[in-house]
Amino acid sequence: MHFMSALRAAWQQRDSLLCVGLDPDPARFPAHLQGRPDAVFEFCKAIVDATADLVCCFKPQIAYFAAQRAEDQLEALIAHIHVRHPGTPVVLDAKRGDIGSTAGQYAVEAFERYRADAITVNPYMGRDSVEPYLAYADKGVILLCRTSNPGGSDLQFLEVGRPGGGVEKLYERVARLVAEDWNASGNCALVVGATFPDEIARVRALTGEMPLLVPGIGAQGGDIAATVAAGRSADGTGLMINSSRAILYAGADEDFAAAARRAALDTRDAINAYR
Ligand SMILES: O=c1ccn([C@@H]2O[C@H](COP(=O)(O)O)[C@@H](O)[C@H]2O)c(=O)[nH]1
Repeated sequence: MHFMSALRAAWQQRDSLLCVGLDPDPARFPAHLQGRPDAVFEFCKAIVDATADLVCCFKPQIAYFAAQRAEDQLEALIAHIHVRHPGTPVVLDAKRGDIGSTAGQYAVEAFERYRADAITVNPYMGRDSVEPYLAYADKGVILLCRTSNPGGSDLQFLEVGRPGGGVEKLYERVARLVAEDWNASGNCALVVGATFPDEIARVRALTGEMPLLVPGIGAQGGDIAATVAAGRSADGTGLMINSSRAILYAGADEDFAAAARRAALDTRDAINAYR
């Protein structure tokens, strides 16, 4: 199924804009999983099974798996999501960016090896560096636009000349470029941090109904009410609002998955209160 169709169906059927981020850090695993060779898979599987009915998508962050030499466990986890929770889109957070020939390999890795439904991509090497991902027309290509970290302003807030006159911020140029040019197959989305609600509103204004992946609530302190008000689309959807650590590590004991479910439920409901 096309990523965008699956996402729209998940928004409606699960009544949720929540994306649970899968950032497995063994140092924070409960004691009974410590030292197990399959701990990364078992931890994430328990979180996925406890929260799948509450989310519009899952977002595994590839660095957490690669750092543990657990890429095989990432493959198994995504396969598990597809089999046990069909219709739940998986966004591989990899923030790839390279010349076209290498980008083609990254696209194969994301969509054919891991079988992700969407990938995050860094747009700053330009169109040809993104085309290998765009060529998978049924997959989502989610471009960094206004990231949630404070240092995002170093470059993304620079003023650049606007074709035809005037100036705009670099993140605005990215938003317009993606909405007006790169999204010919309708498979693009943008990353905009919950820590910057004014910029979420600006990106929403520039991109119409384009889905936005919004990290930064929970551990990074972004405001849910402001995020939803700024970013929802006309029908009250349009957002994948990510929370990782605040949900994954809501509990530290053997019942960690139940604690994660309670945290996910509270977060989903807090989001829905402002839709
Ligand atoms: O601008 C961005 C882009 C990506 N991220 C990723 O989202 C999660 C956030 O984790 P929390 O624990 O909810 O803070 C993490 O995987 C980041 O790599 C982001 O935070 N900001």
